[in-house]
Amino acid sequence: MFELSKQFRFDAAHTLDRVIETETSRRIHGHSYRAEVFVRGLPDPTTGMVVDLGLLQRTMEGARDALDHRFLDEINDLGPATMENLSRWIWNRLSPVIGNLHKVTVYRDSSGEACSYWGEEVVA
Ligand SMILES: Nc1nc2c(c(=O)[nH]1)N=C([C@H](O)[C@H](O)COP(=O)(O)OP(=O)(O)OP(=O)(O)O)CN2
Ligand SMILES: [Zn+2]
Repeated sequence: MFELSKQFRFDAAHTLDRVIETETSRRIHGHSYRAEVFVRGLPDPTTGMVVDLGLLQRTMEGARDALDHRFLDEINDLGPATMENLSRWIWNRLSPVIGNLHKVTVYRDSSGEACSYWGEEVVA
């Protein structure tokens, strides 16, 4: 089994309704995010690749364009702009093209936070 990963960064603004820190969270503010996409599988015997990194790059670029320098509250199919919803949104965007997608992790490095999504089918 092999695992390939590739990352992209995006900066975006959002608001959040929370039960703590309500005032600062409801104010429009921004974060720098890093997303890491993991693909698992065996290399195709002909190409020697688990996935062509060029295809991964192209697909990730579409997701990055839709998120970078955006107001995340305006992305209709995202829901509240949490790291949970961002990791799932990126997964949903990539998975139709990247068949052996394994995990999507979204990081907020400035605060040491990360959230990973493995798709709906995974049970503990
Ligand atoms: N389970 C989650 N909890 C919270 C999330 C989330 O995505 N999932 N997000 C937030 C907010 O985005 C909040 O703005 C983050 O607050 P904080 O980490 O204090 O961010 P700061 O603006 O102080 O830090 P930066 O370094 O500017 O990112 C809260 N909870
Ligand atoms: Zn925030």
